[in-house]
Amino acid sequence: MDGGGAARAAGKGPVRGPKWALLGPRGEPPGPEQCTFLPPPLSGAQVSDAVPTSFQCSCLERGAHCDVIYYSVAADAVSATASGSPCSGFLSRGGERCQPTARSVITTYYGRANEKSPRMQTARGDGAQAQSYYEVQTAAPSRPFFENSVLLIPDLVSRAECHSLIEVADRHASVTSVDSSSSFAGTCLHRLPVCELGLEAEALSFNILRDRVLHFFELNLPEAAESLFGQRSNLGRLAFSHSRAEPAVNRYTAGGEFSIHHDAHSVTVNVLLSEPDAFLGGGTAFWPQGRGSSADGAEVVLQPPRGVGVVFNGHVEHAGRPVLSGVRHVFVSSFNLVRE
Ligand SMILES: O=C(O)CCC(=O)C(=O)O
Ligand SMILES: [Fe+2]
Repeated sequence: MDGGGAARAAGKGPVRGPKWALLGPRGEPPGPEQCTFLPPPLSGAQVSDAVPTSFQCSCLERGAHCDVIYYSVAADAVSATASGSPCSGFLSRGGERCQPTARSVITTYYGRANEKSPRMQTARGDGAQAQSYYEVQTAAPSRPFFENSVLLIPDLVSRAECHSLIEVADRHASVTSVDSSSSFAGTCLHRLPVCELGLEAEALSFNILRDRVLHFFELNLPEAAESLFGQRSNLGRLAFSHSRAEPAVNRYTAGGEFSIHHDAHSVTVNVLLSEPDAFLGGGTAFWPQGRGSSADGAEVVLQPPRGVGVVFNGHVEHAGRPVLSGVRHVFVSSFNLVRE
């Protein structure tokens, strides 16, 4: 199945969050009653250009409409979803085939309806050990990792690990105050450096970065590793250099956001730690590279599920979108690697 499509019907009233809908076998859009479809596991699926649109949606409150993104996926991905059988294309860290626990891996949509849509696709490195991951091309032209490219690594951090970081961050947040002198801080964003969260959190953070993220580069993006760090293997022998107060857990309460910036390091890794029902709002907005800050407002907002590693280069402008309610926890780290 290829080719995306979209249908438009009038929508009035408040716009609800984006939904995904599968196109039918001939590319036809589903009826409004189907707009509550969750995305299927996307492994092996080529997601076509999706055109965000909105239509009156009977499943939501009267007077509201939701943004629907229609997309088509490879037929085998649909049948894998329907039968509940494990989908192909993902390997566990132990090397076995598995279904990504991050069910949808990504919800992506444009903040504005008529922008050219992003391309999202599964990617796979060349090596025998390569892991599957996703790439969101935020604009054209794009080059994996280096230009208009955000990589998504499913299951980078386990549920139990997310919970342990949240727990220690919450405990720490309750006895420390927000540093309102720092440039990013409002009272609704508490940035908790991992080095203040205890040895266990520090060890976990180091493990995520060295044994998972650097390993990911070695397996999947050896050329990027070489160009960034001067070598394509043994990256774990180099030392991390972070900006002050990173790695950290960002803890956003209602109204909390992180304004547009770039991280100015070789690599950034962000991981949502919170459960899906822990907050409303949030997400990370990305702007195309090299076009001047927010000039055209053509942002892509990613709302990946808990545990997915969101990886991008240090020139990419991005922002943490406001949390509307609840608490959103994100593990954040940007780093260079240096020889000791
Ligand atoms: O909260 C987010 O989604 C982004 C956070 C961020 O960009 C940062 O901490 O540098
Ligand atoms: Fe950032």
